[in-house]
Amino acid sequence: MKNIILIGMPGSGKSTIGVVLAKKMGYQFIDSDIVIQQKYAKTLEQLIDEHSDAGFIQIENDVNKEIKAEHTVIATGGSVVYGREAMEHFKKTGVVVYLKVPEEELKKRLGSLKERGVVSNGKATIAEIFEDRKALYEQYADITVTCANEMLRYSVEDVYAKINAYFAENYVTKE
Ligand SMILES: Nc1ncnc2c1ncn2[C@@H]1O[C@H](COP(=O)(O)OP(=O)(O)OP(=O)(O)O)[C@@H](O)[C@H]1O
Ligand SMILES: O=C(O)C1=C[C@@H](O)[C@@H](O)[C@H](O)C1
Ligand SMILES: [Mg+2]
Repeated sequence: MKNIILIGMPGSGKSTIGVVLAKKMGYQFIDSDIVIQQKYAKTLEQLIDEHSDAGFIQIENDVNKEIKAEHTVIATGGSVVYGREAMEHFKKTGVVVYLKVPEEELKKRLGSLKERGVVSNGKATIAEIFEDRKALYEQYADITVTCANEMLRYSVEDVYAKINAYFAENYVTKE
């Protein structure tokens, strides 16, 4: 398997954990939110405002499905699971890891949803948004890691250990 793809709610730590994990694994790191921002020369918040939720989901799907990478940890955007083609591409090119964080912890981390720019699909609260996506995160995950409120270092170690166990079980090397 060539890549590790991190999925999960906004604030679950895909970007924060991803970069540290990549260094630990000797992998490259890509944050696909930043790839989108660079391509459109706009912030994610601007893109969501301009294109609405459905338009942003399409943009996110189109950018992610074209990512060509090897030996790379890819931190995706929280809404990437709405893009079927992007997720099929990731399932073919890597191991998908779902960072599962309890709702209460997400609320503490996220603060204002408006300022962060989230695809709400008409939902108002983190709980409702989570409910809307939960089944998709679970459906696409090869590995699920619960990351609660521990220090970042421990979350990275948990994710790393689960990936190694997965590689061992599936007779797949990291090369
Ligand atoms: N154990 C932990 N692991 C990861 N992040 C943590 C942890 N504890 C606290 N945090 C904080 O939670 C936030 C995680 O945000 P981050 O931007 O990494 O999430 P994300 O999943 O990439 O979100 P988005 O989908 O919006 O890109 C950061 O502010 C980080 O400092
Ligand atoms: O979970 C979400 O709805 C989002 C998360 C961010 O990573 C961005 O992809 C965007 O702001 C939408
Ligand atoms: Mg991120």
